[in-house]
Amino acid sequence: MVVLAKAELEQIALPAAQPPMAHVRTVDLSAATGAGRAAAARALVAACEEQGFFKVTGHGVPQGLVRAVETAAAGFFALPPAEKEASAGMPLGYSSKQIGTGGDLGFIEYLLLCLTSAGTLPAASFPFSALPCAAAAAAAADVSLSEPSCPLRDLLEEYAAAVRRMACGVLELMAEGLGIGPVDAFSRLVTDADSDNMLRVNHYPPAPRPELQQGSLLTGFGEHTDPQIISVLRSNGTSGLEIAARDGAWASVPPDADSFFINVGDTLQVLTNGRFRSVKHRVVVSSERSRVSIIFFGGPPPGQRLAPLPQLLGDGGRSRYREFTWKEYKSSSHRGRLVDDRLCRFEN
Ligand SMILES: O=C(O)CCC(=O)C(=O)O
Ligand SMILES: [Fe+2]
Repeated sequence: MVVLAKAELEQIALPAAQPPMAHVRTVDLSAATGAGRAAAARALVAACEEQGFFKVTGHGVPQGLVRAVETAAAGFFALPPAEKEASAGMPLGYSSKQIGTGGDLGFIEYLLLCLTSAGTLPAASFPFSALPCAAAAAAAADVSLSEPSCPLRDLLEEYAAAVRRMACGVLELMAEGLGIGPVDAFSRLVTDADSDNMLRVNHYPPAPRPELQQGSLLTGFGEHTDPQIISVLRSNGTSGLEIAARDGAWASVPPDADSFFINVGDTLQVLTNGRFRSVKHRVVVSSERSRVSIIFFGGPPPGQRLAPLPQLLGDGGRSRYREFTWKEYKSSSHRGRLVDDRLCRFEN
């Protein structure tokens, strides 16, 4: 349950609107081999240039794993508030309604976890000693909670490792499609031992009845771009995700529980000197069904210097962005509001 005071609900209310359905390009990764590889790479580059957003099928992440993670996550969010709060560890762990530290509110509760480059959850970043699955198992076995065995944790690790592998394949295809080398020019940034990869599990409860009846909608996750290189998102097939076109018009992303949606993040926009577009997106809560989404964020190591790749500077050789480190960018984005244009501070 997400409890917001009346004034908070008013703050996140959105005028009822029915944006058109977005046309989202689909890339079948299973066809990205042999003769089909160049065509898949081209399709993917076109999608990153046009929208900064596309979906992938034939991704190789087992459906059984995806469903199991989703069920375990839904089980976690169904727990009594006090049990979930025990997993809070700002900024990591469980949170509800507050997104970031800039004062943004949403009709949401979530888990935010950091990952190692291999997709595992380092103990220090996983404030889950109080997770009921762990507590119940420990109580039954009469053992200490220092090494809890937690099905949700195990599933999230397996999921993150599979999705990171897929994200790397996508990043390699992007490099190929752009005709740049080495082929791991982008992917190595998320496979480094110090890569700043994260996983977020979002739960948007059904919109409260009075809001639905009065025809108003609620902000689930306010408009923003993702700061990292790449985000890989899936949801339980509930609508709510919207993307903005270049002219600012919102379009609703048709839900698809079997595919993964890929967002270009700010850092990839920088690396490609603005050729790829970091897509503005948001989640609107308008449904009587709850939405569970899981997002893998592929980010570079904190000390990584980021600037447009020389091969992508074009004929004029002009770099649109000055060099900065990921640590610098991340701390500048933590200070502001979700909606802020963070990249403009780094433009030349
Ligand atoms: O929950 C969603 O579907 C999207 C959330 C999002 O954009 C994010 O966590 O960065
Ligand atoms: Fe996002």
